[in-house]
Amino acid sequence: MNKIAHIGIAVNSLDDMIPFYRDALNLTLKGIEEVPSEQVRVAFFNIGESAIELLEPLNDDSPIAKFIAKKGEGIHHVALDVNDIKARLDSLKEQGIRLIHEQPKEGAHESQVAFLHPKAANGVLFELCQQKQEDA
Ligand SMILES: C[C@@H](C(=O)O)C(=O)SCCNC(=O)CCNC(=O)[C@H](O)C(C)(C)COP(=O)(O)OP(=O)(O)OC[C@H]1O[C@@H](n2cnc3c(N)ncnc32)[C@H](O)[C@@H]1OP(=O)(O)O
Ligand SMILES: [Co+2]
Repeated sequence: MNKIAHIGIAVNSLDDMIPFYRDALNLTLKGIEEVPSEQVRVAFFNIGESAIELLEPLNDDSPIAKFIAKKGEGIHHVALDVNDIKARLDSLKEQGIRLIHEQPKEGAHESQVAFLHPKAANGVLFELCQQKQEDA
């Protein structure tokens, strides 16, 4: 694991929350995009080598909609930057760690992502994240 790629924060509305992160915390807004595979719209803010990812649900089936309905808005996941996501997933699988995704899927900025089950880490949802080559 190289660094924290980002901290994911679930919000009801990006438009409502972007001003706090941009203007009050003075973070640089890197971009906004939809990630259809996860049914979310995300906003990324740079912070040092890492980022904060705000996640807004696109519909009621989104994992973020379900999370907010159960727990409310707030910290949703910690994403760890890795060089070889497939090797990492194989290694976790061999160790019997419970995974949500055994194969990577496409995340924001064309990254490859996969999630561990929160039960594997006593209630913390971890994402593995491999940046697209030229972004790394
Ligand atoms: C765009 C991309 C990117 O960065 O590039 C992203 O981040 S996409 C980010 C959004 N995508 C994802 O999160 C994909 C992975 N997530 C999922 O597959 C799901 O959300 C699960 C984590 C499996 C939860 O599924 P679901 O809500 O249907 O099940 P559930 O409510 O029964 O949850 C099972 C147990 O996990 C707990 N649980 C659920 N979400 C949690 C979270 N974020 N952190 C910690 N615990 C969590 C629940 O409280 C419950 O515990 P108890 O049984 O004790 O009550
Ligand atoms: Co994420």
